[in-house]
Amino acid sequence: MAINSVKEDELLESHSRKVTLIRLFRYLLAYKKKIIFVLLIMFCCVTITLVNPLIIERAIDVYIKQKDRIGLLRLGAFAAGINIILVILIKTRMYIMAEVSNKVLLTIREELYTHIQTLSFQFFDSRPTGKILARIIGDVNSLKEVLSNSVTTLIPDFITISSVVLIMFIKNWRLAIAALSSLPFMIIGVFIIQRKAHVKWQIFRKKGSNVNAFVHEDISGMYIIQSFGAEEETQETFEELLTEHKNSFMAAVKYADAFGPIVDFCWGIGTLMLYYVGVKMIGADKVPVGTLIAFGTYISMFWRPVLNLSNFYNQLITNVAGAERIFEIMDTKADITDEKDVATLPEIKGEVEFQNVSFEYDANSKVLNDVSFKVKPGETIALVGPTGAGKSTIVNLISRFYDIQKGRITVDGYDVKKITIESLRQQMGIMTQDNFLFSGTIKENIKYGKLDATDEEVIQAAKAVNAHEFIMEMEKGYDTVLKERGAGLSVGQKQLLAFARTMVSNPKILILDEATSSIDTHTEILVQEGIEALLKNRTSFVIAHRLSTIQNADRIFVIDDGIIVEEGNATKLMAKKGFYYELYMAQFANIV
Ligand SMILES: Nc1ncnc2c1ncn2[C@@H]1O[C@H](COP(=O)(O)OP(=O)(O)OP(=O)(O)O)[C@@H](O)[C@H]1O
Repeated sequence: MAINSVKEDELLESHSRKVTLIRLFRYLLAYKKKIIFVLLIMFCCVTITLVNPLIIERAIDVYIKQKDRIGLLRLGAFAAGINIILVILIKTRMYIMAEVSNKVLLTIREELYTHIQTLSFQFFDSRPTGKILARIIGDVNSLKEVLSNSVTTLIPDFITISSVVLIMFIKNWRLAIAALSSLPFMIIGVFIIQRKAHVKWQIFRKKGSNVNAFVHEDISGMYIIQSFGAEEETQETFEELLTEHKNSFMAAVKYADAFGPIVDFCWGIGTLMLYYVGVKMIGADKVPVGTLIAFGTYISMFWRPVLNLSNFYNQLITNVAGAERIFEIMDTKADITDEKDVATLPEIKGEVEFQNVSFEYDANSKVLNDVSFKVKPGETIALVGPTGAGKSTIVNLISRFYDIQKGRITVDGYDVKKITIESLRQQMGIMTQDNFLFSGTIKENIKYGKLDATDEEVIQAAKAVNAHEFIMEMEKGYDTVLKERGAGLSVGQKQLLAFARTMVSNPKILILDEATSSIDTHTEILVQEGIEALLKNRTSFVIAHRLSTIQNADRIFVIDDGIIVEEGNATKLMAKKGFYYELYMAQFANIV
């Protein structure tokens, strides 16, 4: 399922359409009472519609024939009355079904969202965010009509069709056969088309997903696009994807549009046959004019629901592809989950141990190879090494964002696989280079580290990491509303806020991927002091880029190609004149 490009179509396992539909319609069971009520309404509607032709027949063959004006007026009043009721019933039905289908969509969306939150990094590594959004929003929306029409079209139209056929055969079986003679052609036509259409709609959804992913990536990376003047290239890619999307739609709709004409054609042939046989039989087999006219109405009453059903079927084929995509995510197993009956990690001191840990993201490409180390509570470890060496991988494993293939990782002696993920991560503070800030106030963003933190705790945390000063300079202080991702704040300010957020959570183990971006000297000093405050009194792993952090660390792990090649404090490693020395000379010698 690795689909890491916006242009690449997602791979979908083929599912049984029947299973997908049953699963989808099962959501309606939660609204049984409302649906039964709607079906009762539909039953009344069908009855009224079926009675209408009988009224016409009676009007012509009895009242008009006998010139009974009063009788005709009474019949007219009765017809008007039941048809007003029909309108009211239809409105009520539409309202209830809109409510039910929207509630089902809400449930599906909630389930999908909750499930996505449980999925591991591996899932998010494998697909662009835009494609996930396309499923939560677009694909779920596409089910609305299907859900609603399944109740309002499927069942009532079947009832109408069966009743009409029954009435027609009771009234005159020869006329009935004539009227329905074109039905087999329609069944064959629809069967052939639907097979092709389904595949085309699947492709259409995938192409839509590509457009969505591209737009999402494009907008997120607008800064880079504009700074490299790459607008034209991205515009071209966008147009390319749009064209593919449009073409896939045209290919699908070509089949879908054939449904209507096939039904219309068969309807026409049926009507022709009815009147041909009917007119031939008038006189010979004594078919009254009223009956023939009533049959004319019945034939529309037969073919209209058939048209509705074929439209619904078309809609089903169009949108079942959306349902397949939703269920595929729901069926993706959360691979990093709590094992059965695991314990809650008690309050820890912060000892971390790796015992012969080997790890690979993808089969056969080992990233960590037999790594072992033990870190005492309160120690600060700086991880250094060339790019791609495995530094981030080591820290991601401590928080159990991935599971290792070999060895054991323990925290205070507890195997991280044998404790709940929540109790482990609650005692850890993780700060990546992307100091992600949410839209909301500064206070809310800091409280994200500890949801029940008091205002006093928030201020204390901000003060400890040097963030208080710049926050107070802002117009509304801690109540200043931040834009999405903290737009409007400087890089250094974002870092300080992220520090405050971690500080307030007071983790026993801190993981810090130090940012490399250059900031002005004043902020740099604030940030350095902030880091020092953060590191105090907790076990810390820092993917270190600042010389000061490296030199102040209790120990430095030099990582290369998935193994710890050197370990010790800065003085010891410099004296050793090995890997660290080389790295230091290459990176920092000209700074000091
Ligand atoms: N999600 C992933 N899926 C597959 N391979 C990955 C993934 N993340 C990292 N890798 C690979 O694992 C290796 C180690 O990556 P890692 O990010 O741990 O290195 P690093 O030392 O932190 O590098 P840097 O200093 O550049 O951040 C690299 O070869 C990288 O390509």
